[in-house]
This record gives sequence, structure tokens and C-alpha cells, in this order.
Amino acid sequence: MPTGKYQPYRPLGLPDRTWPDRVARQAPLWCSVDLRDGNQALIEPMDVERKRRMFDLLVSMGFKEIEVGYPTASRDDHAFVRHLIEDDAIPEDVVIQVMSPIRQDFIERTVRSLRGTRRACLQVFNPTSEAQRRLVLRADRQATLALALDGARQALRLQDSLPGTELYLQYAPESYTQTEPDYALEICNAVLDFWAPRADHTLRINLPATVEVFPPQEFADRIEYVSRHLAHRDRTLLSVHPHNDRGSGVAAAEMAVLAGAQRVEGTLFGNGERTGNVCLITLAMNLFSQGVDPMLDLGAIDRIRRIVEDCNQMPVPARHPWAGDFVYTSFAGTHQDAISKGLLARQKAGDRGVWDVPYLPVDPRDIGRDYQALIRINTQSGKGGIAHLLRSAYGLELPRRLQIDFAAVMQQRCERTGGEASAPQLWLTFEETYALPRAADAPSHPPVPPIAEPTGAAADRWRAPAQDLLGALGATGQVRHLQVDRVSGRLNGIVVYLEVVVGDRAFWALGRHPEESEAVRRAVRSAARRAALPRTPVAP
Ligand SMILES: CC(=O)SCCNC(=O)CCNC(=O)[C@H](O)C(C)(C)COP(=O)(O)OP(=O)(O)OC[C@H]1O[C@@H](n2cnc3c(N)ncnc32)[C@H](O)[C@@H]1OP(=O)(O)O
Ligand SMILES: CC(C)C(=O)C(=O)O
Repeated sequence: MPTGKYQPYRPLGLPDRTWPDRVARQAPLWCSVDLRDGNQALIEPMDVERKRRMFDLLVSMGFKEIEVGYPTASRDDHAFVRHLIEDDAIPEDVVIQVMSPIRQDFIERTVRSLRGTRRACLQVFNPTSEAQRRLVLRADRQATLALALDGARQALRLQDSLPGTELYLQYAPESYTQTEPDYALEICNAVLDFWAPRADHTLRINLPATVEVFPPQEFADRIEYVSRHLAHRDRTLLSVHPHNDRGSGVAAAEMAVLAGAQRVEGTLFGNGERTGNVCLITLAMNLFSQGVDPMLDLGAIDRIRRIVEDCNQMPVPARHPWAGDFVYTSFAGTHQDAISKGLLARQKAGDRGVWDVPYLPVDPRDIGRDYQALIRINTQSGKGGIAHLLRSAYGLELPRRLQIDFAAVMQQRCERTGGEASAPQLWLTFEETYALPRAADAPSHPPVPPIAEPTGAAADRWRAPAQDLLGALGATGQVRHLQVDRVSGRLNGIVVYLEVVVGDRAFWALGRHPEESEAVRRAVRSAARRAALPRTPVAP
């Protein structure tokens, strides 16, 4: 690999950094840029109708700041801003944001698109990195700073052209992460010094990781550095806009907040240029899983995901944090066993207290998932997972030795078929194995006589009648375990698990019927039939 082509980043060096010792105790102000940065990265940018669905979703989730477009980019972008305003679709407590490059006609058109809105944020930006100054703007440091100030001046001047609109001003030094830190600070402070005596509102500086080019701790250092030295800090909202080129956008955003950022711009599920913007769902869920109010409603995450997939026409991967199809699903036996035990313990404790189910960082029900998909069975699974699935899908509580017996049956089945076994397939195999031995395997039997009515204590009362019936059917063997359960749900009725030991071998049988006596009788009949099949050794 041609490593000589690339340079390591130069650390800022902030030995007295304070952010590593801080802990997030509240959510930052979220700003969704799905309708702008997310939209500009789509193969087919959203039309007005798709944009509106996305906007309504964002509002319903509780976003208070939404970047709705780059009105000079396209007819749809402009039309959408007008549509929102003319349709009175922007709730009182929501601030829309629009963005413009620093060109007079563009800023004017952008501001004109806001006519009639109550409140809005106008973001102006220009690239500031050395490469962008040299290659794109063909401007030196001074001329680039002058461009930023020009943008600040135009934005301020146009504030007055929107009577009745509160217009917040935001400046972003695009390519901040590739800009010399002291120079980026100089530009931001020049803009703030210009705005502060002339504007009424809170001012905003938005520091983008336009391209993520170093690890998250370096981003945090650079945010803390700016936060400490920012002019008019007490009236300036410090925002970050992380991208995800190195795959650490989430970590960068979280550390940046510890370092002083008060606002985070990102998108749902991380759509955006190249590897995307930082995923706000992940950030919010990370807070929620620490017991911090995320200030977003994520209680129906699959609905959110479906709408976003539809608007972006792009799928959310199955392993996407907190929201992918598989993120609460275990295939591995030991994980399944621990989840199953954890859920059972929680159920016994009345579903109260701090969540502590192994392998599940949050309760899937909190985001609208159920427990059905938690465990899926294949060759990697074991008895714990299989027992959980039969419990959660059919209400069956298998005795431990039966779990072991059936896990071996399922292992063979999965190895033979190579795939996954669904809950219905699991039940079918269970029933075929223990209740309905295949006709071809079943020896002929005399008619099954009725079973005697039981006497004695409830737990053991069916043992003697079952033993007698077994003998009457000509089967040798001792009843070692007989469990009678009432099951509700799909299998509504009585389920009987029967274990019979013959010499050094044991086999299990199942009986099922609405009547207890008939369920026991069926279990005994199955046991007699199974006694004639090749038997498994006694489980310890
Ligand atoms: C990091 C970000 O996400 S920034 C947002 C990026 N979003 C978009 O690009 C989507 C919308 N884009 C557009 O609508 C168009 O690109 C426009 C209308 C802005 C510009 O279109 P064009 O005039 O055709 O120029 P083009 O797309 O080639 O952009 C390059 C020009 O913009 C200039 N430019 C780039 N950023 C800025 C800025 N923030 N302020 C001023 N000028 C800028 C470049 O210097 C270059 O100028 P040059 O032609 O004199 O060399
Ligand atoms: C201009 C800023 C906010 C941006 O979108 C970026 O740098 O990615």
C-alpha cells in the first residue's frame, strides 16, 4: 500500500483538556440535516412530497431544529421551503434552518425563500482548509477570512428584509477538521465580533467534520480549544456537524459534546455524503441507554426506519446500532441461554428495577420491538435458546432434561438442513419427536385403555396411573418425571411431559389435550410408542 502518499494528522496538543473526565447528563440540542445534507447525498434527491413525509416524521419525533434545504440548489429545495411556510406546517416551537454559500445573489434568494416564517436559522459557510483555499477558492488566508466576513455582513443586512421573522445567524467554516485550528478560530471570532454588537439573538458557530480525518479524541480537543477561546461565548451556541469517514462519527460527536458543543447536526440512521453524517438515532439511543432523556421519541423505531427508508430509498443495514433487524437477536447458544435466564428473572421480579438482561443493552420493548425475534435457532444454538423460543412463542416450560434431549434433536436437524429453524418449525419438530412418532416407525399397539383417575398430592398424582397404563401397553420402563402444565395462547390446554427410563436409557414423550386425563393418556401412549424406537442414553 502506498503509505507515503498520506500524512498523519498533527495533534493540536491540549494537555489540560477537561472533556475526558466529564459524563453526559443531558441531551444536546439536536438539528436534523436529513432534508439538506442527507438529501444532497441521495441518488435521487427527495421531491416535495417525500420531503414533507420526512419533515412530519422529524417533527413527530420531537426535533426542534430542522435544516429544511439549500433553497438555491434546486426548484424542489426552494419549493419545499415555500410549501412548509405556506401550508403553515412548521410548529411554533420548531426552528427551520436553510443554508447558503457566500454569494450575494444566493444569500438573497435563500433569505427570500423564508418570507412569512416565524423563526428560522440562516447558515452561511465557506471552505477554510489550506487545500480548499488553494484549490477551490484560490484565495489566501486573508481573502478567505474576508469572504467569511462578507457572508456575515450579507446575512446580517438581510435580517431586516424579513419583517416578522426572527432570523438566527449561523456561520460554518466548512472543512474545519482540515483547517489550521488557530486560523479557524480566528475566522469564527471575526464573524462573531462582527455580529455581536449588531444582532439581537443568540449567535451560532457550527464546526463541521466535513471530512473525518482524525480520531475522535482529536476532534474533542479541537472543540474544547474553540469552546475555550470563542469570542462572545456566553451568547454563542456552539454546534458540531460530524461526518463519518473513519467510522467514528458517533464517538466524535459524543466527545465533542463533553468538550463543549451544545448542539449536534446529523441525520436519521446516518444518511449523508460518502459514509454519511453522524447518526442521531444512535446518539439519542446511547444517551437513553444510560438513563438520560434523549429528548427524541424513539418508541416506534421500526416505523421511523420504514419512513426514512422510503424517503431516502435506501435500506438501513441489519446491524445498524439500535435499529437494525438483527440488533436484538442472538443466534449463539450461550448468549441465548443468558438472555432467556435474564428475561425469566425479570419476569419473576415483576418486570421492575434496573434493566440487567445480559446481551441486551436496552429492553427492546422500549423502542417498540417484542421478544419474539430475540432468539433465532441454527447450528450455533443450544438448549437455552430453544427453550426460550418454545416458552415465548407457545408458552411451553420444558423440563431441563427434555431441553437437553430436544437440543440434540434440533442440532441434528439444523446440521442436516443447514439453515435456521423458525418457532413454528421448532414446535413441529418437537411435536413430531415427542407426541407423534411417525407412523412408519410406530409399532402396532393394542387399543389404549382408559387411564385410572389419580389420587394423592397434585404434583405426583398422575405418576401411578401413568405407570400402570405404560405396563398395560406392554412397555417396560419406569416413569421418572411427569409434569402437567396448563398452557394458554396458541396451544391452549393441558400439556404433559413424561420421562420414562428403561435400563440405562431414557426417552421423553408429550401429551396434549384440553382434558388433563386425556393429555396424560396421550403422553403415555407416545411413550409406549417411543419405547420401541432407538433410545437415547439417560441424561445426567
Ligand atoms: C460540505 C457541504 O455539504 S456544502 C453543501 C454542498 N451542497 C451542494 O453542493 C448542493 C447544492 N449545490 C448547488 O446548488 C450548486 O453547486 C451551486 C448552485 C451552489 C453552485 O453551482 P455552480 O455555480 O454551478 O458552481 P459549482 O457547483 O461548480 O461550485 C463551485 C463553485 O462554488 C464556489 N464555492 C464553493 N463553496 C462556496 C461557498 N461556501 N461560498 C462561496 N463560494 C463557494 C467554488 O469556489 C466554485 O467557484 P468557481 O466556479 O468560481 O471556481
Ligand atoms: C457546511 C457544513 C455545515 C457541512 O455541511 C459540512 O461541512 O459537511
